Amino acid sequence: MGAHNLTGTTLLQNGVYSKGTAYSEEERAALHLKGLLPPVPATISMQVEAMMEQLRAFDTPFQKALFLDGLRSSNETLYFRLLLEHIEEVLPLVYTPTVGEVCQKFSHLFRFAKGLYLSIEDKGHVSEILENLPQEAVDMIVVTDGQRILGLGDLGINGMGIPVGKLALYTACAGVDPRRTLPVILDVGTNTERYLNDPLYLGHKHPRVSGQEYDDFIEEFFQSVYKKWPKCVVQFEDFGNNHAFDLLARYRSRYCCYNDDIQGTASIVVSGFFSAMRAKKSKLSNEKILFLGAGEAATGVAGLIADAMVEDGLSREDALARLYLFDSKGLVTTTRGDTLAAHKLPFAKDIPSVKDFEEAIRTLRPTAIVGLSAQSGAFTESIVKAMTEINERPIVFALSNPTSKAECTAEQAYTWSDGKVLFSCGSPFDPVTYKGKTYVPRQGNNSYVFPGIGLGAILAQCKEITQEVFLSAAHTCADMVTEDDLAHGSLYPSLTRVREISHLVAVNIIKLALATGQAQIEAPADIEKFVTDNMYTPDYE
Ligand SMILES: O=C([O-])CC(=O)C(=O)O
Ligand SMILES: [Mg+2]
Repeated sequence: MGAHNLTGTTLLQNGVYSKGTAYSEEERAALHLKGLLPPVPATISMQVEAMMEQLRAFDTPFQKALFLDGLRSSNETLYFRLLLEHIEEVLPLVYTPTVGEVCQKFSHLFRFAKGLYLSIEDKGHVSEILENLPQEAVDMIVVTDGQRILGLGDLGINGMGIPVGKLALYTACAGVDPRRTLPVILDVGTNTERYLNDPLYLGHKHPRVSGQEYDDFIEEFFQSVYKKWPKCVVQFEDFGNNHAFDLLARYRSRYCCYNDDIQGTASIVVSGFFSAMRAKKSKLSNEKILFLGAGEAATGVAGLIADAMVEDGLSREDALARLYLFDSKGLVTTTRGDTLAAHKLPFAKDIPSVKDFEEAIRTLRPTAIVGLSAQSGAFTESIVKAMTEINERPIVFALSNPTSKAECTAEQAYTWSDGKVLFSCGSPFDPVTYKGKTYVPRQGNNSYVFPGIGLGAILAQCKEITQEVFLSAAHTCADMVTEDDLAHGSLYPSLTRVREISHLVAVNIIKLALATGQAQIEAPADIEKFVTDNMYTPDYE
């Protein structure tokens, strides 16, 4: 990639190739750029410095996100350079939590076309539409139908911000070539009144289509995509519970695909548990975990924890017995008299149900509570205190997203537990100083793992992405947590190391894929170098 024969204004207006003010005298002469730019050529470092100055002049994260969107459209290389060099500051602007607000207002702020919009009205024409895309080759697709965007619910086509944001992370965190990525929104309608009544909403205004028509549309999407790009990797993102599990089951062994909300989130939360075990000097098989929430994330995490407990020596039955779900109707049991969705069944217990979460804590005496419920403030002071009475080091993960949906804040968790909690969160929180000690809560966010998983799967040309891949990534990430991180209460490594983490996640996945016969490549002589050589870095060519 990179070859182009653009010159003059056409080149400067092409955000994929433009270097903006960074063209040298010689390049300006050769490319007919003389007179079209301020006279003194800038370096990319000067450009980053200037753009960071502008970025910091905006008051709100939302304004900053809009500025970054414009920057990306004018100079993609610079955008990724800035993202990479200032990852802790910029990631929350292009991804969670700010991406939530960007999605909610997406139709009102749309300026720069990016990615693929497919409507159910286009059924029968998907292959033709793919021909309109500028990408010749695509390695990585993130697709959503916008039904369950973060913890915000059905945003219809406004959910497009999520595939765009996730793919920016594939590039920034793992070096997946941005020109070979494709964000996709499937417009099957929306059930959100606000958008159906919004004159500026840019999706089709009808209720969500489901059933056979929906399934046929998804099938056509997969067949068209894999006919054009047989080796690409597809990530499902933010589908509703009513489709996510079925789609994963239907496609996971046919194509190289996975669901980030079920499997990516599971991987990073299990990684946090591995670190918590180091901090507690205990074993996962001793934990008893109560989940608030029973959707994709909660049951995905519970399933992978069961796998990790089995790895730790427990039988599957004993592992499942230690994992409890609590949904909108209370503790998930076989005695409630309702019909449980298939994904909840393995965790349903044959005991009386309890309707109150705190009562469930007092009855079950869990060692850990994991919030994946999108219920802001659900972990109250009395709940955190109850966990602290029962446990010397209570584990409290408040993972709902964005920040407005968090079950509790970092400050609340440290204060209410008198500094004893082992905490992680779904959106970033600032360090907390409590009784003279500073705690650095880190985000149990799938961005530590999914970029490297995607990169590994692309490079190994995996036939499918197996469950072991997610356990492997969980171990890789946990192994990078230092004693110093643990001493500050961090269960994850610093985000500034995310390129290194993604690199190692990818290396280990390629090794696993080669060992299990999932890889469709010859074993590279030096896998670490193979991965390094295939990571995109934002430099001008
Ligand atoms: O995007 C994130 O930060 C995590 C995620 O997948 C979700 O909340 O759906
Ligand atoms: Mg998601």
